[in-house]
Amino acid sequence: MVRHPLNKYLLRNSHTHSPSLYTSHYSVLKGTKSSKMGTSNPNMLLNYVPVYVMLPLGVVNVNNVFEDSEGLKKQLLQLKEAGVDGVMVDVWWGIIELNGPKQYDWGTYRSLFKLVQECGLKLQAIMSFHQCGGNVGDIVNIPIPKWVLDIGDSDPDIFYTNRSGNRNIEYLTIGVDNLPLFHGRTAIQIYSDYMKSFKENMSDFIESGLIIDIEVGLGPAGELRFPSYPQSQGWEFPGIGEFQCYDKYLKAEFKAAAAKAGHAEWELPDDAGSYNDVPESTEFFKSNGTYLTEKGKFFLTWYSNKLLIHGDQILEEATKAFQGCNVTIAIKVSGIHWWYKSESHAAELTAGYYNLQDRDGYRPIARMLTRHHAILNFTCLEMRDSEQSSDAKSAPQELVQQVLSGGWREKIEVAGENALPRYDAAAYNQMILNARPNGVNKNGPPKLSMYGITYLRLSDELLQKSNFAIFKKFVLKMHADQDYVEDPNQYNHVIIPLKPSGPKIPLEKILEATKPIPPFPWDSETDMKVDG
Ligand SMILES: OC[C@H]1O[C@H](O[C@H]2[C@H](O)[C@@H](O)[C@@H](O[C@H]3[C@H](O)[C@@H](O)[C@@H](O[C@H]4[C@H](O)[C@@H](O)[C@@H](O[C@H]5[C@H](O)[C@@H](O)[C@@H](O[C@H]6[C@H](O)[C@@H](O)[C@@H](O[C@H]7[C@H](O)[C@@H](O)[C@@H](O)O[C@@H]7CO)O[C@@H]6CO)O[C@@H]5CO)O[C@@H]4CO)O[C@@H]3CO)O[C@@H]2CO)[C@H](O)[C@@H](O)[C@@H]1O
Repeated sequence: MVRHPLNKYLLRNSHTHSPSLYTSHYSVLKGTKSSKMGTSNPNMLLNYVPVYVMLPLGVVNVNNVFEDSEGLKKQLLQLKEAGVDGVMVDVWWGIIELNGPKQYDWGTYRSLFKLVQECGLKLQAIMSFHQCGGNVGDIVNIPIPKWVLDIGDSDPDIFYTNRSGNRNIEYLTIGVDNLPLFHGRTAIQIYSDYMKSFKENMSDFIESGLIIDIEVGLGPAGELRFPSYPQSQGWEFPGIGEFQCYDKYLKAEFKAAAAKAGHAEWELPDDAGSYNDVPESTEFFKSNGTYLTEKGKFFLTWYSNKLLIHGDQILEEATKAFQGCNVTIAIKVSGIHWWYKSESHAAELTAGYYNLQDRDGYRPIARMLTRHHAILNFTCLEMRDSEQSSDAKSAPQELVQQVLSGGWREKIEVAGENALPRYDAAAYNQMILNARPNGVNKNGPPKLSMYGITYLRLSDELLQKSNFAIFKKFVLKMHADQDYVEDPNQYNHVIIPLKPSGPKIPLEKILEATKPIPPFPWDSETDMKVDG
């Protein structure tokens, strides 16, 4: 079925659909509301995809100081002038809850948000329960709170661990999600309390429409994944990465699951190689390797299910915290495009995306999101296969097509980001293509369209004259050649108060979405090109 945004809206909200909502939405479609900034062709407005820009990682520094508000103001005003819809910012756990359990300090972030509001931009806030540092582009270091790291001194198994025993202090292992090891609280309770405190302390910014989106951090770099490819441990592109489930808590969970399945003798993999291996050099990932055996499949199912359960639990807490607020909830999924064209998809498997030719590893994530009314935010939108070296058997275009299609099949919204900073027309055109894979529709909404794109990231390099000139064209093309529109209703984003999560979806039902379905067709290039 080809989706129409009106259908999309009705489907998404079918359980609460009321005639008044329908009426207001219909009047939007008929173009009876007018834009504050002027413009526009109401039909073309239905093709508008908003653009956000990520703020620098250390905009609030590790000491909870907003160092250069004047400098940032100038930059934000430039973004505003370029027609950008809003900005995304990390709200670091390691800064806010630095001083001790539940001792939140929101003051500096309030000053930052006030500035964003004064500059007329909207805000996407990331609940960043991870460390900054150790991943591509991490130019500052912001650890998780010291009182949590201190617990790790006596119990290092609270951190993800690889087979050689290296700990990764970027994010707490999923193994402690439900263990009260943190001054009586579990990891999930910590995340939940943090989101509730954010909501209480930022309610005026939510009510005024400044904060429109909450990106719920679910792992390293804020993404729902295992830290399988840490540069801090010597991983280099395009290494296959390593499984990260050798802390004592996950190990015990695996042993219990194996015993329950009648295989008490099964252990975690010991033949999956190391970070910079290629698939064929390992027993696990080589052609007809362990990954295809009963034991290998059991492990991979268990490992990837851990992510689904982790995301499901935290999102339930997120909808409790933000219930009734006019915000969307989103999660990030990493774009692991290397080895996508190899049989075993090794790099995706070590990250926890159990994705093979005959098994979709992403649509189950999308299905899990349905009950939370959440958006799937996917990365590497800018990349083209032709830009990748053939050694990496990389296929970012097919990967993006698969993941976005999976989201649309599950009738959720999908958003996206670029993975690496790019300033060239080819990258922008690829992003625009992914935003509207079948182009614009002059008579109404496009067949397919993304909910929004966040550009990584604000920097002096982006604002440099020629780079910024082309970026402005990108924004205009994403807006389908329409002027900036302040009211999202006008481009078909009907923001309604967030509802609590729906009833639990049994895991078996979620896993039915592993059945591959052909992706939606994509045009070969965008019809709204930015020229170089
Ligand atoms: O604030 C929000 C969060 O922001 C950060 O997380 C985001 C992260 O930064 C994003 O990358 C993205 O996360 C994923 C991404 O989806 C995955 O695809 C993957 O990224 C891998 C990438 O796809 C692979 O291709 C590969 O990248 C290597 C690349 O292919 C090589 O060419 C080379 O890159 C060079 C680059 O060529 C070179 O020009 C230079 O780039 C610098 C640039 O010139 C300069 O102007 C400056 O702006 O900085 C640039 C550095 O970024 O250096 C590059 C690096 O040497 O090497 C690349 C790395 O080997 O591997 C990538 C994985 O490493 O994985 C990403 C991480 O999971 O979305 C994240 C979420 O928004 C923060 O980390 C978070 O804490 C924040 O919350």
